[in-house]
Amino acid sequence: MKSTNVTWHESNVTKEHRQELNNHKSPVLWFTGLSGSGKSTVSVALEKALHERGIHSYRLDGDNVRHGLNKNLGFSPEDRTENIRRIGEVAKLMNDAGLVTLTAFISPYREDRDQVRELLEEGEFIEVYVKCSLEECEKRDPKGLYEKARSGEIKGFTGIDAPYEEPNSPEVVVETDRQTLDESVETIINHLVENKLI
Ligand SMILES: Nc1ncnc2c1ncn2[C@@H]1O[C@H](COP(=O)(O)OS(=O)(=O)O)[C@@H](OP(=O)(O)O)[C@H]1O
Ligand SMILES: Nc1ncnc2c1ncn2[C@@H]1O[C@H](COP(=O)(O)OP(=O)(O)O)[C@@H](O)[C@H]1O
Repeated sequence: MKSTNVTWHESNVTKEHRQELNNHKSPVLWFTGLSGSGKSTVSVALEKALHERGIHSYRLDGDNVRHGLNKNLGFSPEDRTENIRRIGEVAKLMNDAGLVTLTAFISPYREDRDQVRELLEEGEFIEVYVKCSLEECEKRDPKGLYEKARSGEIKGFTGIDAPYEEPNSPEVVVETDRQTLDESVETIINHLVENKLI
């Protein structure tokens, strides 16, 4: 920490008060997976399903993070780590604000994801592994990035010439090359209900 002489000022309204008002907990649903695995597609569909159930949620993804808060970061290992660290801190604020937070980032390093888990209370970090074979992601190639990575136009692309570390024990796994989108959404909702988070 660079800043010294900084003190925490407690609020009268706590996270628990906000959760009580909302009538649900405020877990962080941390989607992780290869580019094209379906993190955005599944999280967007889940966000809609939660909204329709009257659940207060917010989704963080590249559009509102890499174009804003993290626009000074690229894709080197150090920048990816810093990307995830900042997103983790934002997710923690949202957790304190009483929202169900959905994050959709590759987050390729296990250690970086575990650091975010450490920021939150036990049971609040829900790692959602969006599992899909590289072959299928490459076939989908929704943004044409795999083609560019294969031709060498993009260097250090996850899954091609940069690593992706699979979660060891994610809370939820959705297999988008085997399950339909609706099935993936249902799997996650069931987990939240069974764990009394919503
Ligand atoms: N080198 C490289 N590797 C991987 N991905 C790349 C790269 N360059 C650009 N992109 C595009 O950026 C999106 C990934 O950004 P993230 O913030 O999720 O990445 S990370 O978590 O910091 O690794 C990713 O989006 P998704 O396809 O939605 O995952 C890509 O569209
Ligand atoms: N069962 C499925 N679940 C999610 N996405 C799927 C599925 N089947 C095909 N897709 C397609 O795969 C692509 C996933 O892209 P996207 O959601 O942007 O992935 P990511 O955010 O992980 O990069 C989309 O074009 C989506 O329509």
